[in-house]
Amino acid sequence: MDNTDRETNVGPILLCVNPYRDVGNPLTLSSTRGLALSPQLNRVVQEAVRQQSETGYPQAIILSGTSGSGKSHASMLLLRQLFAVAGGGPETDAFKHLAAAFTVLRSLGSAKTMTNSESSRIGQFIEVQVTDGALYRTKIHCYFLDQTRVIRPLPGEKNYHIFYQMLAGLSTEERSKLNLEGHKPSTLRYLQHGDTRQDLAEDASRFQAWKTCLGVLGIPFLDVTERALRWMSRGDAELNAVAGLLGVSGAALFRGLTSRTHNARGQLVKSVCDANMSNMTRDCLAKALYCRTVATIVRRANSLKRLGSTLGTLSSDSNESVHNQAEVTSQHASTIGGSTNAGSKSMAALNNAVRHATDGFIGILDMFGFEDPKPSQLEHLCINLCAETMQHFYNTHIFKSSIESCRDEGINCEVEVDYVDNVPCIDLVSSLRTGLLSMLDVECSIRGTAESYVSKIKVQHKNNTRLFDPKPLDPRLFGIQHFAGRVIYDATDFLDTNKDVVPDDLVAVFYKHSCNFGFATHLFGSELKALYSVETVPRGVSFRISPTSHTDLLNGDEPVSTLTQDFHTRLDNLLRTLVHARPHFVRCICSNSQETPNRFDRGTVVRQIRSLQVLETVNLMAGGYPHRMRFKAFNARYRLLAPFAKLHRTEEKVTDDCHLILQHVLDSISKQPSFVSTSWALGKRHIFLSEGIRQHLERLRSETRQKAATLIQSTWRGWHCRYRWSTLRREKEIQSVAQPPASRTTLGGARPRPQPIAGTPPPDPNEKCDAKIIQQTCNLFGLDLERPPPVPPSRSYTVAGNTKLGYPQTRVMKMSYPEDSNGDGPVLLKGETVLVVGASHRRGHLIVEHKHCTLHVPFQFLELKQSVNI
Ligand SMILES: Nc1ncnc2c1ncn2[C@@H]1O[C@H](COP(=O)(O)OP(=O)(O)OP(=O)(O)O)[C@@H](O)[C@H]1O
Repeated sequence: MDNTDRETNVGPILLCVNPYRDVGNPLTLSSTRGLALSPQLNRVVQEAVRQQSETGYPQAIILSGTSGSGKSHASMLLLRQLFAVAGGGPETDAFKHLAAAFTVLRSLGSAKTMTNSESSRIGQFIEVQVTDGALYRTKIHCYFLDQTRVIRPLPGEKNYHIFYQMLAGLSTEERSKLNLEGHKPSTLRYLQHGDTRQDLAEDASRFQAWKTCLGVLGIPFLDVTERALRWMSRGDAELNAVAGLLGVSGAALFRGLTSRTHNARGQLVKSVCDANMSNMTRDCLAKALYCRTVATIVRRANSLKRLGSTLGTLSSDSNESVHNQAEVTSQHASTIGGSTNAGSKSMAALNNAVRHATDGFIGILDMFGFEDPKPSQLEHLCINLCAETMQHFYNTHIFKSSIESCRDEGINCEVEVDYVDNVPCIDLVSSLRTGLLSMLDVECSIRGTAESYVSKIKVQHKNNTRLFDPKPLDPRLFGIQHFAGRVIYDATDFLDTNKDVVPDDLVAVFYKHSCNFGFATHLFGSELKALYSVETVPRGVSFRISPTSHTDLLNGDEPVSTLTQDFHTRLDNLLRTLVHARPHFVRCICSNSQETPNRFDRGTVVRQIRSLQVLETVNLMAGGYPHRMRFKAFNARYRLLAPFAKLHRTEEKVTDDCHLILQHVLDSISKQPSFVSTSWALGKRHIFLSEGIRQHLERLRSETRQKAATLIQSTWRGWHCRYRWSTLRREKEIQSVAQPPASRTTLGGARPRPQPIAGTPPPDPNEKCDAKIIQQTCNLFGLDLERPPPVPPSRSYTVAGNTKLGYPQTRVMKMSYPEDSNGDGPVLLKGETVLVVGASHRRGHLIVEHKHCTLHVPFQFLELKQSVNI
C-alpha cells in the first residue's frame, strides 16, 4: 500500500484503511503534527467548514470501524486540519491547549488490547464551535465505559494507565515527596509481569510528556498523581502508604474498606466484610478515583477561560462551577432515567440538546469500535451497542431515508439496494421492557444472580435468532450475533458492574474533617454533601462509582440509576445531537489483525467491508438516488449553470427551472464517458440526484464561480488602474527626478519603511522584559503573543484639546481633494465647508457628505471649523 491507496471515496463517504505505518505512538494531537495530511481527509474538513459557514447548520464527522481501524488516528488528523482551515494552525494557544488535553486524556484512557496496542477506552465527541468560518471554542465530551478494564486489564492486555507509568518516570525527589522512596514498583504492582527495560524507558518518556501537558492545562501535577493511585491492600505498609497518599488515616481507610453498614428496617447494623468483599470495595474505590479524576481533567480542559492560569488547583474549582460545567458538558450526556422526575428532566435534556445542536458546531465523533475480547463483559455489551447504534445511524442516513423517500414520491430506481438492517439486534439489547439491559436492571433490583439473569433472557428471547447459546453450554454465558460478528458474553460480573456502587462507609472516609487532601474530598463533593446533610453517617446507603450529575444522587437506599441506564441515556442524547447535524461519514478499516505495517490481510478486510456494508453503499452511489433536494434549494444552488435569460425564476415554474438546469448540464457532459449513473428524477417535493450528476453539478458550479470571480477581479483591477493612472504617472515622474538611476534600480517598487511615531522613544535594548508579566498581561487582555494586537475600532468622536467632539462636524478643506482629480468624480475644493458624518473604516479617514456624494477623506485634509457640535 502506498499513500495514495489507503483512502478512497464512495461518493461523499470516505473509506480509510489503516496501514500501520509512519505513526509515532502514543497517538495524540501533537504526535500527528509531523504527519502529512491526506487530501481526502482535508476535503472532509473543507466540506464541513464550507457547509457550516454557508448554512449555519451543525456538522458531524462520524468515524466508525472496528477497534484498531484507525478512528482515533484519523480524528487527530481531522482536528489538526480543522485548526489549519479555521483555527489559525498548530501554533495557536487553543491548539496547544487541546493537544495537551489529548495527551493527558490518552495517557489515562488508553490500553493495549488484543486488537489494538493503543486502544482508546474513552469515547470522545470533540465539538468545535465555528463562527463565520473561524474556530471559536472547542469542547471535549467523554464517554466512560471501561473503568474495570483500565483498572484491571484482561489476560494478554497491558494497561497504559498513567499511574502505572508513574513510578518509571518519577524522579527521586518526586518519589520522596510522594512518600514512595521505600517502594519498588513491583511491590505496589504498578508494572506488569513481562515488562522490559524498553517498556520502562518508553513509559518514563510518556510520563514526562504527560506531566508537561498537565502544566499546559494549569493542573498541578501532584493534584492528580498524589491521590489517585491504585494499591493492593496487602499488609499494613501498603495500606498506610495509600492512606497517606489519599490524605486519610490508615485506620479510617481500613474501616472504610472492611466494614459495611446496613439499614435493616430502620435499624443500623454494622458488619465486617470478608476478603472478597473488601477487595471488591477496593476496586470500586480505584474505579471511582479513576473516572472522577478523568472527568475533572476534562472539565478543566474544557474551561478555556482559565487558559494560562497555572495558579488554581483542580480541587479549587468551586462546587458550583463544577456542577454547572458538568451539566454543560453532559448536555448530551449524563441524565439518568428511572427517577420520579425523569419526564421533566429528560425534556430539559432534550431541549438543551436541541438548543445546543443549533449552535454552529463541527463535531468529530470517535466512539468505541466493535470488539470481541475474551471474556466479553457488560462494558463490551455497551461498547457493541454503541457500535450497533452508529451503524444504524449510517444505515438510516444513507440507505433507509433515500429508499423510503424514493418510494414516497413515486420514483422508480433501477438499482435495488439490499442492505442489512440491524434494528433487531439493537432492540434485543436495548428495548424498553424486554431488552437485555432493562432485564438486567430488573435483576439488579431484585438482587438476582448471573444464572437467573441468563436463564430469563433466554426464555424471553427464545425465538430471537440474534441470541444464541454458546457451546459448550454454560449457565452464565450467552451469545449475540452483532452486525460485525458473533460475541459470547460472560454474565458473571454483570450485576455488580451494572449497580456501579460504592458504600457510604468508604465515601465518608473522605469527608473534609477526616481527609486532609482537598482533591479527594472534591472528587466526592456532591456525595459527601448529601451524606452529611443528615446526622447519622454512615447509614447504609450507596453512591454511584461513575460521576453523575448532582441531582441524581441517592434517593433512598440505592442510587437512582445504573451504569447501563446512564450509558443508554447518554447514547440517546448523543444521537439527538447527531440527528440535528449534517453527517460526514469516515469508515475506517483495519488492514490486518497483527498490527503489521503494509500488510493487507484479505480475510480481515473483507469481513469489515461486509459488516460496514461498503458494497451496498457502492451500489447505491453507482446506480441509485442517494441525494435529494427541495426544488427551490436546487434552483438556488445551481441556477448559475443555465443561461440566465431562459430561467423563469417563479414559484410556479420551479420544476421547469430544475429541468432546464439539468438538461443544460447533461448536454455539456454528454460527450464524456461515465461509469456511474448521471440520472436524476423529479419527485413530488424533491429532485432526486444520482451521485454522478451531483458530482458534475458541484464541479461545474465551482468552475463557473471561479471564472466569475476571476472576471470580476480583472474588471475591477483594470478599472482601478485606469482611474489611478494619472496619479501613478505623476508619482513615477517625481520618483525618476528625485532618485539617481542606480538607487532607482536597487529600490525597485519596494515601499518605504514607516517612520517611528513622533514622540515614541525607540525600545531600549538593555531594558529587561519579564516574560511572565508579558504573558499575564496578554492573558488578561485576551491577546495572542504571536500576533500583533488587533486594530482598535473607529471611535465615534474626535478629540480637540481636551474636548471630545461628536459627529456630525463642520470642517473646512485645507487642500483640494482628490489632489489628482481628472474631472471624473466629485472634488472638494480648498476652503470649501463640508459636513463630516463619521469615522471611515479606512484608517485615518473621515466620511464626508458633500452635494449628495459620500467621500472618504484623509484626516489631514480637513480643518475644524469653530462652530461645532459637541
Ligand atoms: N493512517 C494510519 N497510518 C498509520 N498508522 C495508523 C493509521 N491509523 C491508525 N494507525 C495505527 O493503528 C493503531 C490503531 O489506531 P487507532 O487507535 O486510531 O484505532 P481505533 O479505531 O481508534 O481503535 P479503538 O477503537 O480501539 O480506539 C494506532 O496505534 C496507530 O499507530
